[in-house]
Amino acid sequence: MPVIQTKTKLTEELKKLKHKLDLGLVPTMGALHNGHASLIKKAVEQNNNVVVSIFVNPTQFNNKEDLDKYPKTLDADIKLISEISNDIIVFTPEVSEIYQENIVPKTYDFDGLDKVMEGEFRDDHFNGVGTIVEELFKIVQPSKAYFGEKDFQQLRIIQKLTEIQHIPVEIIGCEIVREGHGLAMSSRNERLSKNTRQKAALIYETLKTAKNKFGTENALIIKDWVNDQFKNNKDFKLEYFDITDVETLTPIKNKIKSVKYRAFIAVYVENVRLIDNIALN
Ligand SMILES: Nc1ncnc2c1ncn2[C@@H]1O[C@H](COP(=O)(O)OP(=O)(O)OP(=O)(O)O)[C@@H](O)[C@H]1O
Ligand SMILES: CC(C)(CO)[C@@H](O)C(=O)[O-]
Ligand code: BAL
Repeated sequence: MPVIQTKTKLTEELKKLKHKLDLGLVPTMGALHNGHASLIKKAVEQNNNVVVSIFVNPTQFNNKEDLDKYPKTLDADIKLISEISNDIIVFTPEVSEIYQENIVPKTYDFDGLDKVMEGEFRDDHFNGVGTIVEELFKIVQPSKAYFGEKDFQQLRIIQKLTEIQHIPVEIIGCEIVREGHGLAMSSRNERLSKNTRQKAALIYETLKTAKNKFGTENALIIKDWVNDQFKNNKDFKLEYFDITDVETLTPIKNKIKSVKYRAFIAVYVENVRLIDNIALN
């Protein structure tokens, strides 16, 4: 399986492909788990050629400790990918290959999608994500690209990025893959102790109860209930819980039947920041 570090070598490898216009891209930051595997399998099913990128992108981290502690497991990642298919091209550039000496993000106008939730609490995060994803689209020129709904706000922003930058790629959203007890799979789960990882099931339990309540109760009452759930719990620190419409990501005002809503949550557990979300209707 080709594992490639430079843009030049990747471009050469892509030129050799027979079906150049049928190429799926799965961008990742490595430390791969079954959530990533589901994206890669979908890409393999839907495309003749697949590129998986593994790159821990410095410009999307607003917290140096989070960047420094981001898990790196390249050998295991390559094994996981090769078990899905040996024909996948793996792209693992160094930071200097992507950014040269200037490690700063571009600035985008994402029409407000980046001003709420993750964007509010992680300064410049989505400019960093946009910068690396636009660069990957430029290098790989995929016909389809795969993103998980675990990072639903990111998925909406990538859709907006392709619109504002006129990039001809189809964005495919993939369902959230969960651990047995419901916690959304995430590379950051590896930083939790076994005991706390069990307790973190509370995050998804809370989302499921919020969904049940959404049928009969108003959003502010649900928000208060979620705040109360976490208020006296020493293991968790709630950063936000929001109910928004899925198109604009603006908080719900009055419930409208034809509009789709989602609930979003970010919680610190043992100093590890986890996010999750659920469709409400
Ligand atoms: N549990 C999951 N289910 C579906 N998609 C996922 C899941 N976890 C990650 N993904 C998707 O995989 C892609 C790469 O994500 P990334 O490498 O950041 O992994 P991650 O597990 O989300 O890591 P972390 O949350 O710790 O940053 C993203 O599109 C992300 O949404
Ligand atoms: C899309 C992405 C690979 C860009 O660095 C990252 O934000 C991620 O893993 O979700
Ligand atoms: N999975 C989203 C990337 C990040 O947390 O930086």
